Amino acid sequence: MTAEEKKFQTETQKILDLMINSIYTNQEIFLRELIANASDAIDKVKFQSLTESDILEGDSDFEIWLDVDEENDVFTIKDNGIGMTYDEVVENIGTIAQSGSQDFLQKLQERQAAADDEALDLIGQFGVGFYSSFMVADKVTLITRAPKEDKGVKWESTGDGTYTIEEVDKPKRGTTIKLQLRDEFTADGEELDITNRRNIERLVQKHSNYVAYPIKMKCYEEDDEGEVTEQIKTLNDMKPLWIRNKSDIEEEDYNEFYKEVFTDWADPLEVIHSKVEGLVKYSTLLFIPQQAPSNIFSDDFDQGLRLYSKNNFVMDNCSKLLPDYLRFVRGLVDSPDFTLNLSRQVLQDDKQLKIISKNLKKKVLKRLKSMLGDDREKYKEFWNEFGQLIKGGINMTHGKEQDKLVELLIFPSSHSDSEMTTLAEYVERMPEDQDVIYYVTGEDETTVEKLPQMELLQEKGLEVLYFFDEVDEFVINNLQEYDDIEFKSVLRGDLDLDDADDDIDADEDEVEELLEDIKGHLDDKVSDVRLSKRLKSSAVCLVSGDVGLSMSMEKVLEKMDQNMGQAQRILEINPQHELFSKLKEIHTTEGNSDRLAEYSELLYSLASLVEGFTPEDPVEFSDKITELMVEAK
Ligand SMILES: Nc1ncnc2c1ncn2[C@@H]1O[C@H](COP(=O)(O)OP(=O)(O)OP(=O)(O)O)[C@@H](O)[C@H]1O
Repeated sequence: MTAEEKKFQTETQKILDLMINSIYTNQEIFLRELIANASDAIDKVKFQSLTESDILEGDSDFEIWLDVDEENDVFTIKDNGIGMTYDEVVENIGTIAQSGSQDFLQKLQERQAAADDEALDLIGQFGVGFYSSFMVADKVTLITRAPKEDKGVKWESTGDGTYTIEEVDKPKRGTTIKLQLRDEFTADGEELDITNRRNIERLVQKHSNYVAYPIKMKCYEEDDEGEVTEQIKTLNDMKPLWIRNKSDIEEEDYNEFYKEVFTDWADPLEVIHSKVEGLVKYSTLLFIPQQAPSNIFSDDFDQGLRLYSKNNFVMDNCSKLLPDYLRFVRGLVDSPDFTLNLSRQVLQDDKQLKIISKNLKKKVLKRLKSMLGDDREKYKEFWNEFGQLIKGGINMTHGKEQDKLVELLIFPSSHSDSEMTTLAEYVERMPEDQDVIYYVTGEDETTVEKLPQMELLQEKGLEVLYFFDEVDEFVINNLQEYDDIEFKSVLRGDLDLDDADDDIDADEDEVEELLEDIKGHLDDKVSDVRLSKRLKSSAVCLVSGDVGLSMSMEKVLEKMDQNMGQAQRILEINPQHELFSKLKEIHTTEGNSDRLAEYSELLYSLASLVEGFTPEDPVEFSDKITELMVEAK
């Protein structure tokens, strides 16, 4: 049979013309496309051999071979997959039936109509399988034989509108594709030198490292004496850990894989590996690192998972798969439903991707929840690194998602020096008559435990959550309540601890007048001056109003250069304290005197100091204290 010349379909020719004449980016993907086809073809023959054992014809070492002929500038890829019959070659290679190519053409036409300069960059997003060979080759020759066929088929084209096809002898099953490389892609050319074996090796590692069959090539190593030895190298890792059964994988395997693929020096804190066979089919291998990268909060952080389609790399940093607050999760998803040429635009509204994304989120949150329940130490490690992101997530979500995140919160509290508590645990410990969740904001344990405002709660043995992280109060503000129980800052408003209302040893009217006069002196600083129900041994304290900004929020916002105004300040005076008796004495004997004015200022400055604010005029403050000390002699 002589070679028959056939014409390409018009659509196919359009693609070929583009490959040959217009596309100048991403040419290297041709190799990924050809390897993926070879790997698919091996999948097919392997699968078919399960029911028809004789189709393997004794050739069952599945391999993909690459080779370069440096002299003649020819690149070859060979597989022992399913091959193609004559009719299949005509059908598969001469026409454009594949969805990827059709989408590509359609998008291309739309963009060309819109005179979009980026029209040609589409190739990077779509690739178009076999045809991408024409980006790097002047002539493509494909020789193939299907199992049990007597003859093989040779297909050849220079991409100029026609191809030839003829029967040939081919003893071995499978497909060989030879690319006569364009000059640009040879050692003398300007572009990537495809005759260079190291370049090939690099491309395989970049795009096809986890293809399940060995990709082999002859390589030549030169030793120090200049002696060259030939060796056959397997270029890919072939360790798609995620498709192996969990029971066959050791912890060490996961650790090594994670460190190598996601370039971390430390083992992962947690590994989540699962296979889903349902409406959507996918395997996923996710890792929670031990340490947050330093740029995790910055824009240049490469967030997102890797996508593979049947072990072929599709895309890196796909951020659509997990919500922003889980940006610390590294890993990959492999689904046969992803096409190799999945573009970021297509991803936007890919239904399957949405289902996968929902599942992954659930999976990660569920794992964190069980870590919290089963291994608190480990969870604390996680929390120290990534707790802030979960808190941020609470501020960004609502409804059920927010409820799930709230269950992940842990705080230090007055209950234990070393253990942190969840909100649920706090609520469980609450005495029956306690109807709010108390919290206090501050620097650290030592500071908050010494706060005057904590005295009464300490005395009553009421548990207080410690908020040392600046965002904590914002999170609680956002939540308002947990399990229908409100949060109550120890540093805000009234504490409403009924029996704290001890008798005040003074005439009510006189006390009221005294407080009014002090308030008059501090008119521009505080909204109220009142007797404290929370102080036990300290003389004064400042608290914020029940609503609006708190003083700690004010500090945070100020640090962020966001001036949202001042928190409302209320000066509380301890009626049991000697200082209060002294104030009363001054007021009774001197009335609203200058001394009372001076004392009022001092009280305010003292209370501010405890809150971590510097007195408005530190020099004047220190002068007055010195004066008082001298008088005390
Ligand atoms: N090495 C091969 N062995 C057997 N069949 C092949 C081989 N390469 C290509 N084919 C056949 O040719 C068809 C067209 O291949 P092509 O790479 O153009 O598109 P595809 O792989 O089907 O789709 P896409 O690349 O868009 O995912 C394949 O579906 C397959 O049937």
